[in-house]
Amino acid sequence: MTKVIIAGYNGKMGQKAVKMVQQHDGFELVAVYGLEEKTAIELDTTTKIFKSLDEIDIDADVWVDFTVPSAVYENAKFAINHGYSPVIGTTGLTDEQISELKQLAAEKKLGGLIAPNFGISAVLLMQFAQQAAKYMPDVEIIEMHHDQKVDAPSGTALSTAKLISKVRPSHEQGNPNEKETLAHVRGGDFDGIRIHAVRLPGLVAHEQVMFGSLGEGLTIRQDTFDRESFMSGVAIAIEKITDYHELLVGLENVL
Ligand SMILES: NC(=O)C1=CN([C@@H]2O[C@H](COP(=O)(O)OP(=O)(O)OC[C@H]3O[C@@H](n4cnc5c(N)ncnc54)[C@H](OP(=O)(O)O)[C@@H]3O)[C@@H](O)[C@H]2O)C=CC1
Ligand SMILES: O=C(O)C1=N[C@H](C(=O)O)C[C@H](O)C1
Repeated sequence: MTKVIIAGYNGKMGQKAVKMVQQHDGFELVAVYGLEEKTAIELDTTTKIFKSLDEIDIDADVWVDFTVPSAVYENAKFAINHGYSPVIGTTGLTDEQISELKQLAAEKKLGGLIAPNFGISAVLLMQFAQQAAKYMPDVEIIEMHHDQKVDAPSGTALSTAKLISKVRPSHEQGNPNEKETLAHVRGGDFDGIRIHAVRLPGLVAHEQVMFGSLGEGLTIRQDTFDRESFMSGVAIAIEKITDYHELLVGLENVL
């Protein structure tokens, strides 16, 4: 039985993760962590509720994190230092923070996973986009999310841009003399790749990667219609992560 702690259990993803862990025969939800006492979800009497990191001292194997970008680094460090394998869905970790966490996990010989996206459609989109960029290096990314999202660009869009940037031949894209007559209208710039973030009620999580070439175009798109779709990826990560002894980045590493 894998003993699981869920951080951010009251949130949109946290609530889904609680349900999934409760229903999974191989998992036991030993504790949840969140800032608010009140909860919309039903917890077993055996599940402990923690409201601050300092209180947490419980035997567990895996720490699942769906909190906020401002909390995730401290949470992940706490988890590794306490021997809980982190399975991190929360966005916002910087490259430096990820390097530090990798080093810490390696010192402790602890498995862990940071997954910008637990949905298979997004994992495939990132792989397909990376492949396409080798042949069609002119590319822009449009990510579209619900209007309660606190970070922009999305972790998935940033990961997509990083993957593309690793393989595409270095070149100038667009008109070097371009001038924005409305500030930021061309979106954010990651290594020459423009990222546009749309926030609207009714959306869940969606990404479109557009490639353009002489006389032709290619659009790769994924749509998350329901957060339930992330849960099979989270379950696989919890099942497998304790077999590893390093911190991995990307769900594809455990599929
Ligand atoms: N990797 C993936 O596949 C996915 C990743 N995400 C990411 O997961 C994160 C959470 O998303 P979502 O569930 O939509 O967000 P929500 O805002 O719905 O939930 C965030 C939760 O984090 C809790 N929280 C806030 N601050 C802290 C803190 N300091 N310590 C512990 N808990 C805290 C909040 O608790 P309280 O209610 O008590 O205030 C809230 O319940 C985001 O970064 C999002 O981008 C989202 C979907 C998929
Ligand atoms: O906040 C969200 O909702 C999501 N966050 C992740 C991200 O920033 O990429 C994953 C997915 O896009 C949903």
